[in-house]
Amino acid sequence: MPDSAAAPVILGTTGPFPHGVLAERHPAIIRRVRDAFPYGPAQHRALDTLLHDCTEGTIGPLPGADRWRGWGLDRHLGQSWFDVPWLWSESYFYRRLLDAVGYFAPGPWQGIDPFRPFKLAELDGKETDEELAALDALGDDPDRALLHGSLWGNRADLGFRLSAESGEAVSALVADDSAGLWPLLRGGTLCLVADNAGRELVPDLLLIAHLLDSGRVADAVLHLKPYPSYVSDATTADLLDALRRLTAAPGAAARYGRTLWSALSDGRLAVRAHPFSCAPLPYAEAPGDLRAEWAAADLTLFKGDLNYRRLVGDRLWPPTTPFAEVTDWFPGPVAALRTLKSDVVTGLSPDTVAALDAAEGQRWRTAGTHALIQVNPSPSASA
Ligand SMILES: O=P(O)(O)OC[C@H]1O[C@](O)(CO)[C@@H](O)[C@@H]1O
Repeated sequence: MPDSAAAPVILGTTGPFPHGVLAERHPAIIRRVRDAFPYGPAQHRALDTLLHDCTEGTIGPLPGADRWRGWGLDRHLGQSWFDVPWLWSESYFYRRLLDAVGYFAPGPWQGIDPFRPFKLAELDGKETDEELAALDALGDDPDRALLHGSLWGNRADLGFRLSAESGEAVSALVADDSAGLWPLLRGGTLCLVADNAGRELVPDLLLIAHLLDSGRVADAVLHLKPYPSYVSDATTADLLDALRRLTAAPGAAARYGRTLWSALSDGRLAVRAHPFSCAPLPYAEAPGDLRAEWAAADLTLFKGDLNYRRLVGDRLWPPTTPFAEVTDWFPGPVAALRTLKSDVVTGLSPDTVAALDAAEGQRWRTAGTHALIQVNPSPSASA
C-alpha cells in the first residue's frame, strides 16, 4: 500500500475548494431546496438551523440514525464542520438536510426527495432527447461510444450546476486505461456503482443494456443510494424515472429500455441500495457483505467523483501515486470512470501533471472539464 502518511486526509480547511463547498455551495443548496417546495414553518425553521450550523455551528446528534454513531458521529460531536474529514462533513450535510425537510420522519413529507424537481427537469430536458436520439446512429464502435457516454454523463452533476460552476469546454482524458477494461468483460458479472441520476444514470443504463445484449456480461448488479444525497445521486426512484424515459422514447432508446426492463424482471440485472453507499467513509471501510458482492464480480465499475474519492481514499495523494496501489485493498478487478471535480487524483504520468499545472494551475482538478478511465485488473486482495 502507498504511504498514506504522505497524503493527508482532506479536511474542510485543506484548501479553497473543500472550504468553498462547505461555506458557499451548501448554503446555496439549502436556498434552492427551500424554494423548490411549499415547506411548512417547522421545515423552514429546521433549514434555518441547518444554514447556521453548516457554516458557523458544530456537529450535533442525528436522532434515529444509529448507524452514524459507528460511522464517526460520536467522535465528531461538538467539532466544527470544517475540522473533520471533508467527505464526512459533506455526507453529514446531506443527511441533515433530509432530516430538516422531514424525509425520515413519519408524516406527509416522509420519502419526498428534496432534489426531485431538479432531477426531473434534467431528465425531461431537450439535452436528454438529443442524447437518446444519438443512439440511432452510434457508429461502428458502440463499445467505445457507450463507455464514453457513461463517462461524460458524469459531467451532469446537479450539485455543480446548482451552484453555477459549470459551462467549460471539455478537454481530453488525463488517463485512459480503457484497453485494459474490455478483456475483463468476458461474459461474467459486472457490478456498476452508480453516481448521479438523470443524464448520468441514463447512459450508465445504456452501457449496461449494451453489455447484456452483446453478451459481454451475463448479468449486472447496479448499486444505487438508499436515500437522496449529494443532490443528484441516483436512488431506486430515479432508476424508475430513467427507465420510463427510455421505454417511452422513440427508436433505439426504447429497445435498450426493454432490454433493461426484462433483465430486471428475470434477474440478469439486480439492484442494490446498501446502507453503506450513503456512509461518510471511504469504501476500504465497507462491511463484509458489500465486499463479498464486489469480490464476486468480474469487474466493479465506480462512477463519478464522489465514488472515486471513496475508492482511493479522500486524501491529497501525489497525483502520480499509482492507481493500482491505492486500490490494492479492493477484493476484485476494479475500474473508475470519473470527471475530475475535487482535488483527489492518482495514476497520472509526471508529464501529464506538469502539462496540466502549467496550463491551468490547480483548476484542472476541480472544474469537471477533465476525465479519466482507470483500471486495476488484479488488486492483491482479489487473489
Ligand atoms: O457527482 P459526482 O461526480 O460524484 O461529484 C460530486 C462531487 O461534488 C462535490 O459534492 C463537490 O465538489 C464533491 O464532494 C463530490 O465529489
